[in-house]
Amino acid sequence: MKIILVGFMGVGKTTIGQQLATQMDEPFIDLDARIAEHIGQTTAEFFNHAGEARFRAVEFTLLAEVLDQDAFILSTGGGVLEQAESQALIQNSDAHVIWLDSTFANNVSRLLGTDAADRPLLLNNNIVALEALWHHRQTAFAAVANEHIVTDFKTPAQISAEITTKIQQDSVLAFERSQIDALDNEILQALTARMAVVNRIGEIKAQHKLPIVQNGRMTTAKADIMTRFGPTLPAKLITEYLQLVTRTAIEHQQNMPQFGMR
Ligand SMILES: Nc1ncnc2c1ncn2[C@@H]1O[C@H](COP(=O)(O)OP(=O)(O)OP(=O)(O)O)[C@@H](O)[C@H]1O
Ligand SMILES: O=C(O)C1=C[C@@H](O)[C@@H](O)[C@H](O)C1
Ligand SMILES: [Mg+2]
Repeated sequence: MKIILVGFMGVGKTTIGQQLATQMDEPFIDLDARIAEHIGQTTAEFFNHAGEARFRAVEFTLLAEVLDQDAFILSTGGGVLEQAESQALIQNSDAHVIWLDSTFANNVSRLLGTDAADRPLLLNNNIVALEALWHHRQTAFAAVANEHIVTDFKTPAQISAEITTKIQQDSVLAFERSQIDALDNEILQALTARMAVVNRIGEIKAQHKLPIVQNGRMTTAKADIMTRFGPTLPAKLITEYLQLVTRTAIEHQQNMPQFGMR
């Protein structure tokens, strides 16, 4: 299982990530904790002393390492999408990207129950700046997420259960979509074979100086197809399909060099 939790600082990514990992028996990784371990100081110390740009560079490198793993429940830091390269990594990964969201007010009230020293952006910004940052980041979270989970007034257990249900729905959908892709492939292969036949018919018509359009044949073919597929397909689909393939065939034959010479 590959899950990436994104969302504003304090929304509950670490709490929910830990819970999901225990329930699913998958490895839990907290990106902030991994950064702290890598640099040997707290993320807040590093962020304040080295600056945000260096923090984001380390965050990007460690994010790339995690996303290379076969399985993970990853809780990211609230600003992980600030760096375009990190955003692209998350957007292009095959993990379920889940956006944990809440109103700004509820987010702040959760933050108030935590140690502000762990969150430099909380110490370095007043509430107006923090709200502007929250609005700015909503757009980025929406852009990368496959699932949007509203966490207001829900317990961590309820949120984890909601995520598990959505992921199960996603995998059923993914299976059905793969069936659709396989059928589209078969249909297009059949159309490719059909075009080859159209080409051979064009050669015969050119050789025997027969007209390209033969209305009688088209009417009979349509009636026959309607009888066979009318019960299972909408009439509009059959009509439009026949119009499209017939027009394509006629245009193809009209453009054949053998007809140009006549
Ligand atoms: N659903 C919830 N309801 C109430 N409180 C919650 C909920 N989820 C998390 N919390 C509390 O909110 C605080 C922040 O949670 P957490 O550390 O998991 O957030 P985070 O998204 O990982 O933050 P950061 O981006 O700073 O790493 C914690 O005190 C946690 O216990
Ligand atoms: O919102 C942010 O930009 C941050 C959130 C924390 O999780 C840490 O990743 C760091 O303090 C930056
Ligand atoms: Mg966290």
